[in-house]
Amino acid sequence: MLTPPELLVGTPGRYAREVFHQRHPTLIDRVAAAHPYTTAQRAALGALLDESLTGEIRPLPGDAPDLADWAAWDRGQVGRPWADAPFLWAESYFYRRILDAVDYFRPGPWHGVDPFRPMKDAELADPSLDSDFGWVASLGRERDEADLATVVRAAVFGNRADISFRLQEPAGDAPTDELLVDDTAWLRAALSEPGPVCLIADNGGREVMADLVLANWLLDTGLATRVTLHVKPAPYYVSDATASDVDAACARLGRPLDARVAVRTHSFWCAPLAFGDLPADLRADLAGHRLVVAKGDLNYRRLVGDRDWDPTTPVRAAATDLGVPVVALRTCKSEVVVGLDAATVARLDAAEPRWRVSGRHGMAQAR
Ligand SMILES: O=P(O)(O)OC[C@@]1(O)O[C@H](CO)[C@@H](O)[C@@H]1O
Repeated sequence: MLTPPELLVGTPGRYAREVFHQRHPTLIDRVAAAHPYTTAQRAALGALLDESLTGEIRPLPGDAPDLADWAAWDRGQVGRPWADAPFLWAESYFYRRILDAVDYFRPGPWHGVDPFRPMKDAELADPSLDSDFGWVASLGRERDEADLATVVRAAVFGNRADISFRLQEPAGDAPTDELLVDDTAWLRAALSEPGPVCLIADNGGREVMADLVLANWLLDTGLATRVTLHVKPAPYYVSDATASDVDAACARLGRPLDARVAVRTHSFWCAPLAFGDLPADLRADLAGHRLVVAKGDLNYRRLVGDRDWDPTTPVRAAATDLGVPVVALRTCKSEVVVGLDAATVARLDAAEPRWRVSGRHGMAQAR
């Protein structure tokens, strides 16, 4: 089978171009308004947006602490037009450059100040979270299949709560109840002998709250002996969870982090690369688990490759073999999807032109 080409930023009519040309201007406005930034910081944000819409990719400053990482991850992109860059590469670099524009890594008053913090805090302050998570109190400690289905679906549809995504897509579109692929039974079978579970988190707030509910349930029922929760080392894609976002989510849920949950991070989680490029130490870490749960749309893109896949491509032909069973829990928020049958694709294409990107549809897809 021929591997399809990578999705590129500038291809007319494709989603990646919408993200850069429609979502990013709104995003930059929101970031500029989020904190009392200096004139220089606001100018740097504006210059980054202009550069990304029409220009060539400029390097990080010479004092960037992660210069060596980005030299290794460059893949020949710096210096080329943004429009020609792979979507996956360019988005990660765009978020890294936002951190540069707001002096996130520079010693001084803005060092370590999360540019997305006010947006994240607003989400956690939403009173509807109380009723939306009310069902958690009724979860039992028995290995009940209905409870498993509930916690898995909550983790899937929690992935709609992605602030960068909601900058572009209308919030009103109700999710479907349907999972386009539902490998919940496979997930259960993967834990027929309990073992350690690795959960690669995506967004903080509502999504990581649902992930913690899933983790707690797996621990409470004894299906998981321990859980490793991988989060981002720095602010990324607006709402991606960092360690402090996990603390905030635990507080919002009113349940402290279980002693059997270890929160970990790795520089690779903010790298512009797919899972095929996982560094050896992280690959070994993941392989030490009985099951890996990869949350969210970006991790899905990284798992199967951010390519122009025919949606009927078998999962195993596309997804990277991590040497351990993997289940991806995501809502469809980008053009990348594999493992569907032709009838489902035809039905969705006819009914909803934006089904791949609208976030209405979810999947729990195993490799
Ligand atoms: O990984 P997540 O948070 O589920 O989604 C990331 C996302 O918002 O970013 C990409 C475009 O910016 C899309 O693939 C997707 O909609």
